[in-house]
Amino acid sequence: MDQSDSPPLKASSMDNVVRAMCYLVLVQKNRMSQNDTCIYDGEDTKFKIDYESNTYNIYQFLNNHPGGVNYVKPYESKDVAQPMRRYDHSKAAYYLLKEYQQGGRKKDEDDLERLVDWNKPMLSQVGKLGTKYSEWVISPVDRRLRLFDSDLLEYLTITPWYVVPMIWIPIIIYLAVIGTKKYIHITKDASPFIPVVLSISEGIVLWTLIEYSLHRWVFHMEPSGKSKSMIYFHFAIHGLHHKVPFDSRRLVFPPFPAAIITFTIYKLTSLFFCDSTHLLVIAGGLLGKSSSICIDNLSQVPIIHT
Ligand code: HEM
Repeated sequence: MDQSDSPPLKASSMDNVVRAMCYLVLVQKNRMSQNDTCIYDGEDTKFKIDYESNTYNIYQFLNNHPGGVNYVKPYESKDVAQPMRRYDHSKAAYYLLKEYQQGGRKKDEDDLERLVDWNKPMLSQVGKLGTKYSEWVISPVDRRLRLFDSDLLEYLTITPWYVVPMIWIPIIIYLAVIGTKKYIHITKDASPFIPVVLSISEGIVLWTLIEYSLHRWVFHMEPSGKSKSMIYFHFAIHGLHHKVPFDSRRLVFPPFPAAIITFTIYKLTSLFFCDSTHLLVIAGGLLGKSSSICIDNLSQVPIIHT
């Protein structure tokens, strides 16, 4: 049988988790690799495709397509069942497709969105998903997410990426200056340039390891569904990125919880680093974190929204 005629491959649940994890990375990678000619610039706000005798308007998704807009462009007004199968799209991709169904998403039995009310704040609802949470959270939708009922709390969780350098760069400079003075004061070193640079680099390496560990063991854990607090925690710190990957207001960690994490790391690392270099290591860690966020966002191309 021709590969293109074969039914969608059934991935194991582990496959789906791994693919969902790669999803955000693919979206970023695709945006970074696109050049101007790749951007969908159709004047119409419709880009219709067919899939299994239903019609979908995927206009608002085109420039977010993790494979790049050029793969999808030739299929305007055509059936995409075969090309989607050919590229072995995940369960998440087919789930996302439902978002764009003409006449609105079908609330059938398989639709996990019927378990929550998108007109209400989401954080208070995720706990009740129980064992369904893990599947729901890696099934993406193309919507804006409201977390809290309170406008103030909601406002505090919305973070455009440029807030990160605005807040953290002055703090990094302050820590680097104070840290250098402290280093000179303690060591009486008259030429501190190399030790200062090495300590800041140490901080960058340390942050890379912490970030990897957080993603590997905390952000991508699978809550069993038995503990509501674990579900709330997972959704608030990372799950929401998988649920609403295109909500650009929620791609970076808000400064307030980031400050709490930074303070905890500061206290913990004070046990391992000597007094003379500790502040410089922290400055390096914050530099690593802030620059990775800025590089990620500055290298994105504009996204067309309807
Ligand atoms: C119309 C024909 C399409 C073609 C030829 C196509 C092609 C591709 C390719 C080549 C990739 C892999 C990107 C990589 O590994 O870097 C990809 C990924 C992806 N595509 Fe498509 N695509 C099509 C339509 C769609 C549609 C309609 C949707 C959903 C609305 C979709 C959602 C995704 C998603 C979510 C991924 C990430 C990987 C995954 O979860 O499967 N694609 N696509």
